Amino acid sequence: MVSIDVWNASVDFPIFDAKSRSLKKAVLNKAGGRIGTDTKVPQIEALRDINLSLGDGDRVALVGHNGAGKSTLLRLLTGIYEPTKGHSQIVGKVAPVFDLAVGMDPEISGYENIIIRGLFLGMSRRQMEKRTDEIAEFSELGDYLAMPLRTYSTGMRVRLALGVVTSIDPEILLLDEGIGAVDAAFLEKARDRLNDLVKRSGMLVFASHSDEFLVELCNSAIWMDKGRIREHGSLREVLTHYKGKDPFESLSPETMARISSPITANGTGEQA
Ligand SMILES: Nc1ncnc2c1ncn2[C@@H]1O[C@H](COP(=O)(O)OP(=O)(O)OP(=O)(O)O)[C@@H](O)[C@H]1O
Repeated sequence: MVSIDVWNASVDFPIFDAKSRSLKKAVLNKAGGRIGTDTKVPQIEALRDINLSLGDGDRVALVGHNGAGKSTLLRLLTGIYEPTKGHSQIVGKVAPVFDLAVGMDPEISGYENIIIRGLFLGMSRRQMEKRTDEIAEFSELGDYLAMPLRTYSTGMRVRLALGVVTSIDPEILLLDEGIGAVDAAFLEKARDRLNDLVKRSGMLVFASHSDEFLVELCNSAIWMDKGRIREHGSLREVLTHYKGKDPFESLSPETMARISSPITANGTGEQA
Protein backbone atom coordinates (compact mmCIF):
# COMPACT_ATOMS: atom_id res chain seq x y z
CA MET A 1 0.00 0.00 0.00
CA VAL A 2 1.23 3.46 -0.86
CA SER A 3 -0.20 6.77 0.28
CA ILE A 4 0.59 10.44 0.49
CA ASP A 5 -1.28 12.71 2.89
CA VAL A 6 -0.74 16.41 3.26
CA TRP A 7 -2.52 18.57 5.84
CA ASN A 8 -2.65 22.38 5.64
CA ALA A 9 0.89 22.48 4.29
CA SER A 10 2.69 25.65 3.23
CA VAL A 11 6.19 26.05 1.85
CA ASP A 12 7.99 29.41 2.03
CA PHE A 13 11.36 30.35 0.62
CA PRO A 14 13.05 33.14 2.55
CA ILE A 15 14.96 35.49 0.24
CA PHE A 16 17.83 36.74 2.36
CA ASP A 17 19.45 38.96 -0.24
CA ALA A 18 16.26 40.63 -1.56
CA LYS A 19 15.97 44.41 -1.39
CA SER A 20 13.05 44.47 1.03
CA ARG A 21 12.34 48.19 0.52
CA SER A 22 11.38 47.56 -3.08
CA LEU A 23 9.08 44.81 -1.86
CA LYS A 24 7.21 46.95 0.66
CA LYS A 25 3.87 45.73 -0.54
CA ALA A 26 2.97 42.09 -0.86
CA VAL A 27 3.00 41.40 -4.56
CA LEU A 28 0.80 38.99 -6.40
CA ASN A 29 2.28 38.13 -9.78
CA LYS A 30 0.48 36.44 -12.63
CA ALA A 31 3.31 33.95 -12.98
CA GLY A 32 4.96 32.87 -9.76
CA GLY A 33 4.15 32.56 -6.09
CA ARG A 34 3.11 35.35 -3.78
CA ILE A 35 5.94 37.43 -2.35
CA GLY A 36 5.13 38.19 1.27
CA THR A 37 6.85 40.97 3.24
CA ASP A 38 5.12 40.60 6.62
CA THR A 39 8.38 39.34 8.08
CA LYS A 40 11.79 41.04 8.08
CA VAL A 41 13.13 38.73 5.40
CA PRO A 42 10.86 38.64 2.31
CA GLN A 43 9.40 35.20 1.65
CA ILE A 44 8.18 33.59 -1.53
CA GLU A 45 5.05 31.75 -0.56
CA ALA A 46 5.44 28.89 -2.98
CA LEU A 47 2.71 26.67 -1.49
CA ARG A 48 -0.28 27.64 0.62
CA ASP A 49 -2.73 25.48 2.60
CA ILE A 50 -2.27 22.30 0.63
CA ASN A 51 -4.58 19.45 1.61
CA LEU A 52 -4.21 16.24 -0.30
CA SER A 53 -4.82 12.55 0.09
CA LEU A 54 -3.52 10.19 -2.58
CA GLY A 55 -3.54 6.41 -2.59
CA ASP A 56 -2.91 3.27 -4.60
CA GLY A 57 -3.81 3.62 -8.27
CA ASP A 58 -3.90 7.42 -8.29
CA ARG A 59 -2.36 8.83 -11.47
CA VAL A 60 -2.41 12.55 -11.01
CA ALA A 61 -1.65 15.22 -13.60
CA LEU A 62 -0.24 18.41 -12.12
CA VAL A 63 -1.03 21.49 -14.20
CA GLY A 64 -0.70 25.25 -13.73
CA HIS A 65 1.08 28.33 -15.06
CA ASN A 66 4.80 28.97 -14.64
CA GLY A 67 5.63 29.43 -10.99
CA ALA A 68 2.26 28.11 -9.81
CA GLY A 69 3.98 25.67 -7.45
CA LYS A 70 4.00 22.36 -9.35
CA SER A 71 7.69 21.56 -8.84
CA THR A 72 7.57 22.69 -5.23
CA LEU A 73 4.56 20.44 -4.61
CA LEU A 74 6.38 17.50 -6.21
CA ARG A 75 9.34 18.12 -3.91
CA LEU A 76 7.04 18.30 -0.91
CA LEU A 77 5.50 14.96 -1.94
CA THR A 78 8.99 13.47 -2.23
CA GLY A 79 9.96 14.61 1.23
CA ILE A 80 12.78 16.75 -0.20
CA TYR A 81 10.99 19.82 1.21
CA GLU A 82 9.50 19.82 4.70
CA PRO A 83 6.37 21.95 4.98
CA THR A 84 7.08 25.31 6.66
CA LYS A 85 3.60 24.93 8.20
CA GLY A 86 1.34 21.89 8.36
CA HIS A 87 2.27 18.23 7.92
CA SER A 88 2.84 15.58 5.32
CA GLN A 89 3.08 11.81 5.49
CA ILE A 90 4.48 9.65 2.73
CA VAL A 91 4.09 5.86 2.85
CA GLY A 92 6.02 4.01 0.14
CA LYS A 93 9.30 4.24 -1.68
CA VAL A 94 9.45 7.39 -3.80
CA ALA A 95 11.23 7.54 -7.16
CA PRO A 96 11.60 11.21 -8.09
CA VAL A 97 12.37 11.81 -11.77
CA PHE A 98 12.80 15.57 -11.93
CA ASP A 99 15.77 15.90 -14.17
CA LEU A 100 16.95 13.11 -16.43
CA ALA A 101 20.56 14.20 -16.03
CA VAL A 102 20.64 14.02 -12.22
CA GLY A 103 22.79 11.22 -10.91
CA MET A 104 24.72 10.76 -14.15
CA ASP A 105 28.50 11.02 -13.92
CA PRO A 106 30.31 12.28 -17.07
CA GLU A 107 33.55 10.54 -16.18
CA ILE A 108 32.27 6.99 -15.98
CA SER A 109 30.92 4.75 -18.75
CA GLY A 110 27.33 4.39 -19.89
CA TYR A 111 27.22 0.91 -18.32
CA GLU A 112 28.40 2.25 -14.96
CA ASN A 113 25.94 5.12 -15.20
CA ILE A 114 23.09 2.66 -15.62
CA ILE A 115 23.92 1.16 -12.24
CA ILE A 116 24.54 4.50 -10.48
CA ARG A 117 21.36 6.14 -11.81
CA GLY A 118 19.37 3.05 -10.79
CA LEU A 119 20.78 3.25 -7.25
CA PHE A 120 19.67 6.90 -7.09
CA LEU A 121 16.15 5.78 -7.95
CA GLY A 122 16.02 3.24 -5.15
CA MET A 123 16.98 0.09 -7.05
CA SER A 124 19.68 -2.37 -5.93
CA ARG A 125 22.91 -2.99 -7.85
CA ARG A 126 21.81 -6.57 -8.60
CA GLN A 127 18.44 -5.42 -9.97
CA MET A 128 20.17 -2.93 -12.24
CA GLU A 129 22.74 -5.48 -13.43
CA LYS A 130 19.87 -7.74 -14.52
CA ARG A 131 18.34 -4.88 -16.52
CA THR A 132 21.50 -3.62 -18.17
CA ASP A 133 21.07 -5.61 -21.40
CA GLU A 134 17.56 -4.46 -22.10
CA ILE A 135 18.45 -0.85 -21.27
CA ALA A 136 21.40 -1.10 -23.66
CA GLU A 137 19.15 -2.49 -26.38
CA PHE A 138 16.53 0.21 -25.87
CA SER A 139 19.07 3.06 -25.90
CA GLU A 140 20.65 1.83 -29.17
CA LEU A 141 23.99 3.20 -28.00
CA GLY A 142 26.01 0.10 -28.88
CA ASP A 143 29.74 0.39 -28.23
CA TYR A 144 29.28 3.88 -26.82
CA LEU A 145 28.08 2.29 -23.59
CA ALA A 146 31.66 1.38 -22.76
CA MET A 147 32.78 5.01 -23.25
CA PRO A 148 32.66 7.81 -20.69
CA LEU A 149 29.40 9.74 -20.68
CA ARG A 150 31.19 13.00 -21.54
CA THR A 151 31.69 11.67 -25.08
CA TYR A 152 27.89 11.47 -25.62
CA SER A 153 25.74 14.04 -27.36
CA THR A 154 22.82 15.49 -25.38
CA GLY A 155 20.37 13.24 -27.20
CA MET A 156 22.47 10.15 -26.45
CA ARG A 157 22.50 11.01 -22.74
CA VAL A 158 18.74 11.40 -22.76
CA ARG A 159 18.31 8.00 -24.42
CA LEU A 160 20.40 6.37 -21.73
CA ALA A 161 18.69 8.22 -18.88
CA LEU A 162 15.25 7.43 -20.27
CA GLY A 163 16.21 3.77 -20.64
CA VAL A 164 17.23 3.61 -16.98
CA VAL A 165 14.32 5.63 -15.63
CA THR A 166 11.76 3.49 -17.46
CA SER A 167 13.35 0.27 -16.21
CA ILE A 168 12.74 0.80 -12.49
CA ASP A 169 9.94 -0.53 -10.26
CA PRO A 170 8.74 2.50 -8.34
CA GLU A 171 6.12 2.43 -5.58
CA ILE A 172 5.49 6.16 -5.94
CA LEU A 173 6.59 7.75 -9.20
CA LEU A 174 6.94 11.54 -9.30
CA LEU A 175 7.68 12.92 -12.76
CA ASP A 176 8.56 16.51 -13.64
CA GLU A 177 8.39 17.85 -17.22
CA GLY A 178 11.96 17.03 -18.24
CA ILE A 179 11.05 14.05 -20.36
CA GLY A 180 9.24 16.37 -22.77
CA ALA A 181 12.63 17.55 -24.03
CA VAL A 182 13.38 14.25 -25.75
CA ASP A 183 13.14 14.19 -29.54
CA ALA A 184 9.74 13.13 -30.82
CA ALA A 185 10.79 9.96 -32.63
CA PHE A 186 12.60 8.58 -29.63
CA LEU A 187 9.81 9.60 -27.29
CA GLU A 188 7.46 7.61 -29.49
CA LYS A 189 9.71 4.62 -28.91
CA ALA A 190 9.76 5.33 -25.17
CA ARG A 191 5.99 5.64 -25.01
CA ASP A 192 5.29 1.95 -24.37
CA ARG A 193 8.03 1.78 -21.75
CA LEU A 194 6.61 4.85 -20.07
CA ASN A 195 3.14 3.32 -20.08
CA ASP A 196 4.50 0.09 -18.59
CA LEU A 197 6.44 2.04 -15.98
CA VAL A 198 3.28 3.84 -14.90
CA LYS A 199 1.37 0.53 -14.79
CA ARG A 200 4.04 -0.96 -12.52
CA SER A 201 4.04 1.98 -10.14
CA GLY A 202 1.57 2.19 -7.27
CA MET A 203 1.04 5.92 -7.72
CA LEU A 204 1.99 8.60 -10.23
CA VAL A 205 2.11 12.39 -9.94
CA PHE A 206 3.16 13.97 -13.23
CA ALA A 207 3.78 17.70 -13.78
CA SER A 208 3.64 18.47 -17.48
CA HIS A 209 2.40 20.94 -20.05
CA SER A 210 1.83 18.15 -22.60
CA ASP A 211 -1.86 17.23 -22.89
CA GLU A 212 -1.06 14.14 -24.94
CA PHE A 213 1.06 12.65 -22.17
CA LEU A 214 -1.26 13.67 -19.38
CA VAL A 215 -4.35 12.13 -20.98
CA GLU A 216 -2.44 8.98 -21.71
CA LEU A 217 -0.89 8.47 -18.30
CA CYS A 218 -3.22 10.12 -15.79
CA ASN A 219 -6.74 9.59 -14.46
CA SER A 220 -7.14 12.70 -12.30
CA ALA A 221 -5.66 16.18 -12.11
CA ILE A 222 -4.66 18.96 -9.77
CA TRP A 223 -4.66 22.56 -11.01
CA MET A 224 -2.13 24.65 -9.11
CA ASP A 225 -2.64 28.41 -9.07
CA LYS A 226 -0.41 30.84 -7.13
CA GLY A 227 0.69 28.18 -4.69
CA ARG A 228 -2.77 26.82 -3.96
CA ILE A 229 -4.79 23.88 -5.23
CA ARG A 230 -7.44 25.55 -7.35
CA GLU A 231 -9.14 22.35 -8.44
CA HIS A 232 -8.63 18.63 -7.84
CA GLY A 233 -10.82 16.23 -9.74
CA SER A 234 -11.26 14.17 -12.89
CA LEU A 235 -8.62 14.72 -15.55
CA ARG A 236 -11.01 15.86 -18.25
CA GLU A 237 -12.87 18.35 -16.08
CA VAL A 238 -9.79 19.94 -14.55
CA LEU A 239 -7.97 20.20 -17.88
CA THR A 240 -11.04 21.70 -19.51
CA HIS A 241 -11.36 24.36 -16.79
CA TYR A 242 -7.63 25.09 -16.82
CA LYS A 243 -7.33 25.32 -20.61
CA GLY A 244 -10.73 26.85 -21.26
CA LYS A 245 -11.51 24.05 -23.73
CA ASP A 246 -11.79 20.29 -23.69
CA PRO A 247 -8.34 18.93 -24.64
CA PHE A 248 -9.82 15.52 -25.45
CA GLU A 249 -11.57 17.06 -28.47
CA SER A 250 -8.32 17.91 -30.22
CA LEU A 251 -6.53 14.60 -29.62
CA SER A 252 -5.27 12.68 -32.60
CA PRO A 253 -7.21 9.50 -33.49
CA GLU A 254 -4.09 7.47 -32.53
CA THR A 255 -4.04 8.95 -29.05
CA MET A 256 -7.79 8.45 -28.65
CA ALA A 257 -7.36 4.81 -29.64
CA ARG A 258 -4.54 4.38 -27.13
CA ILE A 259 -6.41 5.94 -24.23
CA SER A 260 -9.54 3.94 -24.92
CA SER A 261 -7.81 1.25 -22.85
CA PRO A 262 -6.61 3.55 -20.09
CA ILE A 263 -4.14 2.77 -17.38
CA THR A 264 -5.67 2.27 -13.98
CA ALA A 265 -4.36 0.16 -11.15
CA ASN A 266 -7.85 -0.82 -10.00
CA GLY A 267 -8.94 -1.86 -13.47
CA THR A 268 -12.04 0.31 -13.49
CA GLY A 269 -11.01 1.95 -16.73
CA GLU A 270 -12.08 5.32 -15.40
CA GLN A 271 -10.47 8.03 -17.45
CA ALA A 272 -12.37 11.26 -17.02
N1 LIG B 1 14.56 27.39 -4.39
C1 LIG B 1 13.73 28.42 -4.47
N2 LIG B 1 14.02 29.61 -3.89
C2 LIG B 1 13.16 30.65 -3.97
N3 LIG B 1 11.97 30.62 -4.61
C3 LIG B 1 11.63 29.48 -5.21
C4 LIG B 1 12.48 28.32 -5.20
N4 LIG B 1 11.87 27.34 -5.90
C5 LIG B 1 10.71 27.86 -6.33
N5 LIG B 1 10.55 29.14 -5.92
C6 LIG B 1 9.40 30.02 -6.18
O1 LIG B 1 8.24 29.30 -5.81
C7 LIG B 1 7.19 29.53 -6.71
C8 LIG B 1 6.73 28.20 -7.29
O2 LIG B 1 7.77 27.68 -8.15
P1 LIG B 1 7.69 26.23 -8.83
O3 LIG B 1 9.03 25.97 -9.41
O4 LIG B 1 7.14 25.27 -7.84
O5 LIG B 1 6.61 26.51 -9.97
P2 LIG B 1 6.17 25.59 -11.20
O6 LIG B 1 4.68 25.56 -11.19
O7 LIG B 1 6.88 24.29 -11.16
O8 LIG B 1 6.66 26.47 -12.44
P3 LIG B 1 7.17 26.04 -13.94
O9 LIG B 1 5.98 25.54 -14.70
O10 LIG B 1 7.65 27.37 -14.46
O11 LIG B 1 8.27 25.05 -13.77
C9 LIG B 1 7.72 30.53 -7.76
O12 LIG B 1 7.30 31.83 -7.37
C10 LIG B 1 9.22 30.40 -7.65
O13 LIG B 1 9.81 31.65 -7.90
